[in-house]
Amino acid sequence: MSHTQPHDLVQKSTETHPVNAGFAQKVWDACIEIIRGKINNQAFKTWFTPIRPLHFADNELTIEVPSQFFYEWIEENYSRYVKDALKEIIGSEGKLMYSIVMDKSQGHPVTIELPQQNMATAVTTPIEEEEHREEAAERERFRKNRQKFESHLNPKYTFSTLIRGDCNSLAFAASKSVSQNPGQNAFNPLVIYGGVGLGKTHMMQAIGNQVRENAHSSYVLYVSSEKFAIDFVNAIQNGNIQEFSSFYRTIDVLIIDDIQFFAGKEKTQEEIFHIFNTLHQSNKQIILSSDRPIKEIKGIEDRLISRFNWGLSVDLQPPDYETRKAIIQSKLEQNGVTLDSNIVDFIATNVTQNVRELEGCIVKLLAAHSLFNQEIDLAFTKSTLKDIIRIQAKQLTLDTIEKAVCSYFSITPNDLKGKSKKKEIATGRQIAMYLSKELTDSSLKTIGLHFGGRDHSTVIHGCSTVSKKMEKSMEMRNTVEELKKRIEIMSM
Ligand SMILES: Nc1ncnc2c1ncn2[C@@H]1O[C@H](COP(=O)(O)OP(=O)(O)OP(=O)(O)O)[C@@H](O)[C@H]1O
Repeated sequence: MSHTQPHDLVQKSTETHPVNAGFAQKVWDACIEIIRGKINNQAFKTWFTPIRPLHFADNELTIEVPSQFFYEWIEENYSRYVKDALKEIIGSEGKLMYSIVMDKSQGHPVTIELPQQNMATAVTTPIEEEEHREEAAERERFRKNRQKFESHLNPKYTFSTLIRGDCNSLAFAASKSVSQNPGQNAFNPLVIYGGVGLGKTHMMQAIGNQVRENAHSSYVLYVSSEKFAIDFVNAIQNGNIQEFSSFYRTIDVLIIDDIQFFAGKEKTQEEIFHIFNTLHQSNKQIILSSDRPIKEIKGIEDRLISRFNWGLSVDLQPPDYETRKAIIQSKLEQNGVTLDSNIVDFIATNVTQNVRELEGCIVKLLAAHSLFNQEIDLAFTKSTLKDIIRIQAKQLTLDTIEKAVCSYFSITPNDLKGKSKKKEIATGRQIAMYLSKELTDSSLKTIGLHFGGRDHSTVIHGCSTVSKKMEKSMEMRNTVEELKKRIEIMSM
């Protein structure tokens, strides 16, 4: 990706009028190009596309945001990215001002202007004891934050914000144990693996944050494999390899995310091998994550694989329904929002494989609520989330589910509704009931009647059998996912 060079822009700013909407647009375009590469697409679209650059003067860029909520959200969650981008484009003297639209009903929008918080100039206060204490506390907070930033740990990723369920209980317990006794336990390295968006980064960083909380002086470093590999190549090119190697050998807790990216990178693997040996021998803790079990990563040297297997490998599974609900509730609480249980149920039922996507739904819903100033009910939820949740429960009929299941298992509707206990027929029947419950509003009684005049307890049993099998078996999860896709297409 090529960014506008900072110097190009600064030069133009002195040549043209300083207050210049066109120039503000250019600065902002360059900033959002940088931000776009750092945050997920959904969040980018939700929070950055509605922003309008207004003007640029005296190194200060003013952007218009559509509401107070928007301003707070960006400050809370993305301020660091905006600040870094501005620094890259304008230089360290660059400042940001928000123009917040408070009321649009007056013909022309009523706005207030606020500076970006962590760029605001310090206020001079009278020298009184109380204020001295406050300043000292502020400095201490800053020092802690700075250390955390250097560790590249997100302070929000803690154990208290990580919901525990059957899907992650072993990993959770192991991570807690490591965080209490880093380097002095049998779980070294601790390897956490699992699919996309299931909480690997959150869990690893929760260990790091906990270690930092218990022992401020511990040096914890979180690094992605990609960054490690890039820094390593740069160190070789710049003749700093000695410094690079020594730096990594000083770390107390080294957290490396997504080690599958080391595949095929022989030199990087060699460096990791030596760092690993030094840290492990000095009882320093190593924590790794991967999108698959270590033994399934191709292109990593055997001697490294064997070391990665010295400690404990734990997996993360997609969360079950109850855990999904608990995660949604917790994210809502963090945002100080409550929603009706039917809305939580709707999201938990339809977003099943990825916690990041669950979060995306909440963020989008709250953003739309703030933008349109409309009450969040089920209809609003469905229409707002239609890009993410494409199955519209009410459009689906039990006949559609019946057809999809029969065709998938190559059985007839009579088989499905009959009494046969043959494996694929009984499984197909239970999956059909499960999908009917999950994807439609039909009652248990209606579902039972449709699939061969069975009573509601048979439907409950069928649904819970499928849920349990899905938790244990990848094959069952794939079958249900594939059927959902087919049903979605059939009901379009
Ligand atoms: N059990 C959980 N409780 C609360 N939040 C969770 C949980 N699992 C995941 N999350 C949230 O989901 C989002 C995605 O998690 P995270 O980035 O840790 O996933 P990941 O497995 O590292 O993903 P990737 O494979 O893309 O690197 C994060 O915001 C995280 O806080």
